[in-house]
Amino acid sequence: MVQELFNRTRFCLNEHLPFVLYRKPNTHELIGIFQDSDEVHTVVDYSETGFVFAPFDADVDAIYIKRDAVLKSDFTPENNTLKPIESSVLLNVDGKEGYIRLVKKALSYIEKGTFDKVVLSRKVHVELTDTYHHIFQRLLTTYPEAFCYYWHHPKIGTWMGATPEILIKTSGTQFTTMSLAGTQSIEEGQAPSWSYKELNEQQVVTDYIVDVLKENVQALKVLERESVRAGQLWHLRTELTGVIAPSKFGAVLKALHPTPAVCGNPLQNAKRFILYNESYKRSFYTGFLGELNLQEEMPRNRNRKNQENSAYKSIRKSSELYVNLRCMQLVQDKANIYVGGGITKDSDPEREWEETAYKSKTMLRILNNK
Ligand SMILES: C=C(O[C@@H]1C=C(C(=O)O)C=C[C@H]1O)C(=O)O
Repeated sequence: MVQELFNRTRFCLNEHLPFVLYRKPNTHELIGIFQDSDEVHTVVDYSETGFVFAPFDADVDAIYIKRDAVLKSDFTPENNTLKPIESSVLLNVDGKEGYIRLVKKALSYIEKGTFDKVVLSRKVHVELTDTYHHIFQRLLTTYPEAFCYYWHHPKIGTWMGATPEILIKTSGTQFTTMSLAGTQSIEEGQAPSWSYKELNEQQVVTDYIVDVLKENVQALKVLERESVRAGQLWHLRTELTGVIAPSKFGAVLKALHPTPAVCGNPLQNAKRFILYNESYKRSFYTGFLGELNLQEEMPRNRNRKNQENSAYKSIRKSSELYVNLRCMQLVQDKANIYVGGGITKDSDPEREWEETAYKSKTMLRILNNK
């Protein structure tokens, strides 16, 4: 069955048709969505149904792939051991000077008071030595706890990623979102120890989310902050739950994207700095992606015996959207890996560079296997 999914994607690549393959965190089901034409469908108001792919810049259209055909298959990860990455590859010094200069410039803006946090990023270029299918299979096997995807649109491009960050997950009006920030490399057997810089940086994101959601949600709950693993990294995470006010889903999404986790604070000043000073377009990196407005069948009354009878069932909409992190854009036999991190007044440029190097490992590990 998995083979059927992969064969279909090969067919789509040959025939220039859009598709996406994905697997949700901690599940064993690979899902494929296939569109019958190469049309580019743009999102108007987030009432659309399909697999959405939205860029970082919210002023640029988000697109979605229509669910003309949906195939599902069990996917059981094989045991695979990846070769360790040589540090010369990891800390590939290309671009180091430019990134450090950029961090220093951001620090001078923080000092002037333009913003107190900005998330900066860079691209790592890699020559591919393997097929897209093998790379994606390794991605699925290596990151069972991530949302893993392989997305293609003949008129837009090809992307792959293994993201740890939920933008929003809804079932009917119930929703969950998260504030994820702060990064440390995992030392096996050791708990992370967070500095003031990291705790504060993540708190800024949580406070921001609470503030922007208040108008459009009810019963907002902020859960306990925790340390979570994402590949070989630790992050700080706070989950938030609540109920979306009637017909406010689009407004909630607009409020959540982008958050200071991937842009900065205050948002507009940070965004302006990013757009003018990063030397390339982020395109879909730090945008979001996932299932938009799928229909879920719910039993209307759990005490009713005759659950088969459709009179006792109701239809609910559900969405599951992720922030596009730990991802790469594939262009023929090359990959552009995108990595970034939050800069605040306590940032040390050299350590910020190292943080992006650690983040690049998530994709480099699965590319560097020959
Ligand atoms: C920007 C990225 O990650 C974001 C920034 C983080 C940080 O600054 O510590 C941590 C998780 C993400 O919210 C990335 O992975 O490229």
